[in-house]
Amino acid sequence: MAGYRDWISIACFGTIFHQRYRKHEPTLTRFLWETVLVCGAATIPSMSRAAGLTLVDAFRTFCLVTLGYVSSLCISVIIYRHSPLHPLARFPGPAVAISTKWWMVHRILIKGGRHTKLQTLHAAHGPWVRVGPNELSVNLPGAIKVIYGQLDRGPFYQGTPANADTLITVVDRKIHVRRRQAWTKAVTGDAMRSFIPLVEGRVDQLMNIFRSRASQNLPTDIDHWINLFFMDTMGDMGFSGGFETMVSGRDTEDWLKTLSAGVIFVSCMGQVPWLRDLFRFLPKSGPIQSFQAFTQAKVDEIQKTTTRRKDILGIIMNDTSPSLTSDEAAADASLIVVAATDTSVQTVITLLRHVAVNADCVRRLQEEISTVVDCGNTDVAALSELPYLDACVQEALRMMPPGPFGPPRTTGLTGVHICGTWVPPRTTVHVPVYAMHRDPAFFGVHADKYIPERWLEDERKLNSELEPFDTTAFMPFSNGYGSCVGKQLAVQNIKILIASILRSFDIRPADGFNETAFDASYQEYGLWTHAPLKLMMAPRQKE
Ligand code: HEM
Repeated sequence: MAGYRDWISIACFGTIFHQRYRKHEPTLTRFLWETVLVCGAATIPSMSRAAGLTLVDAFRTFCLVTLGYVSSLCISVIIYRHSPLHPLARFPGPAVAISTKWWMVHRILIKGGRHTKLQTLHAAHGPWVRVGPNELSVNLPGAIKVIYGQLDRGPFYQGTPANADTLITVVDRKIHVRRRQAWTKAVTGDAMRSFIPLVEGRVDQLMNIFRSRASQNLPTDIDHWINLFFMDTMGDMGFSGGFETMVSGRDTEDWLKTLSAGVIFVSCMGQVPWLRDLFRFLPKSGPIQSFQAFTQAKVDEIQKTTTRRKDILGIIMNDTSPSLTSDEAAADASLIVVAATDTSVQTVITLLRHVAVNADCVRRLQEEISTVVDCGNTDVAALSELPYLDACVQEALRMMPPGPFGPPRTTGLTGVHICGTWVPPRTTVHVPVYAMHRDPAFFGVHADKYIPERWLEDERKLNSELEPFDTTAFMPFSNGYGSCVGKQLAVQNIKILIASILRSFDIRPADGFNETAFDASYQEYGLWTHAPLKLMMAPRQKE
């Protein structure tokens, strides 16, 4: 067994290696190798002093030494993180968050309440909160331009154990620019307009399903059907078809569930990206494999065809220069579904949840929408200009931003001044989107209430309680070079869908709906989960 001198040297090793790792963070594999070597070497002296040691004794000693080494390393790390020597020492934050990134993982995975926790922390400590050993949450609208305009993506984006980067995880800014150009062409302008008939076709299909539920006087499970609707619609836009979940009435392959689980996994892994190597080699679940096979088949299909495909994947693959590798194209194919589906679903659910409980709001929307319908056809260009509909969508995005946790950026090797505060190098910074959207300092005393009128200048002026109204504090689509490239497409799809629902139905919550309980059911895992929303939908006389 190791004597006290051995333990002291082991503790010293832990402290010395901490100083080394501070400067040169190792990969997981390298850390494990170095630990085995250090602890193996530290075991030898105590072994050599004891006669007649068995292999089991030697192994036990090695394990004890390793435990001592790792413990001393961790203690040294934690003491340093709390010491005045740490560059972020002057920023307040919860002690556990300052000690370890596992606080954030715990908040996401176990508690699901990261959004409200950040809100409480900012209310208690002000705009700057230390939410990780090297991480700051900055609740200042003035910080958005610097953080999202100047800084590179943080280590979070390296946590995804994938074969290739998607547009959303590329860290190199030059590569990002060239890949984003093709994406922009694929989801805006002419491409976006060409998708309108596809969305309208899927909307008709959904309205028929809703009519059939309504004729049986049954509540409609809105979450379920809106999820399937967006899955099928993105399949059409993304890959010229691929999903028919509305026909079968369910997500037959469990892809939606799997992709949601994937987002939760990535949200957690992004907090501890050094673990990535460990997960890369783990066997993948059936739905992940079948989804990967699907995206790969779509990539192969496009590679083989000689005509230029006009769907999102086709444009991305044909217009990115130099060409994407097969793995990159397959990764972007997944992104089409991941980025567009749940975000749009959540916006529609938030809007319907709030509008359905307010008959005046339903009526006002119906009246406004009727002005752009001619002989049963909706003028989509005119629809996108409707002020009240737009206000309802913006307010839904403010209340429940589908990406409630601001994308993390890094101050890199230089550090940066943000709103007059010096933020040292290698610090991760983000803006707490949910907390900022709900902050009375930016959206008035009723920041927690769904009030579309706040977006209409004339009506806002009549009600002083709707001031302040600071749109610079509104960032549901993020900001800067990595902001949502599909923003316009998303809003177009959402408006077409909402207009069709309200043209066709009067809506109200199903019996037993409890607004407070529903709102309290929201949990944040990088995306939202919540209790199901069920609506009674009565067909309108004049559609
Ligand atoms: C209401 C719906 C949507 C919301 C709220 C939303 C929100 C966001 C946010 C916050 C980001 C930044 C994420 C980050 O930096 O980590 C983002 C990026 C992105 N979104 Fe969306 N999104 C929506 C719909 C869509 C749609 C319909 C598409 C189109 C397929 C799309 C495609 C993308 C892509 C490709 C990126 C990466 C952009 C880049 O890295 O340059 N999104 N989105």
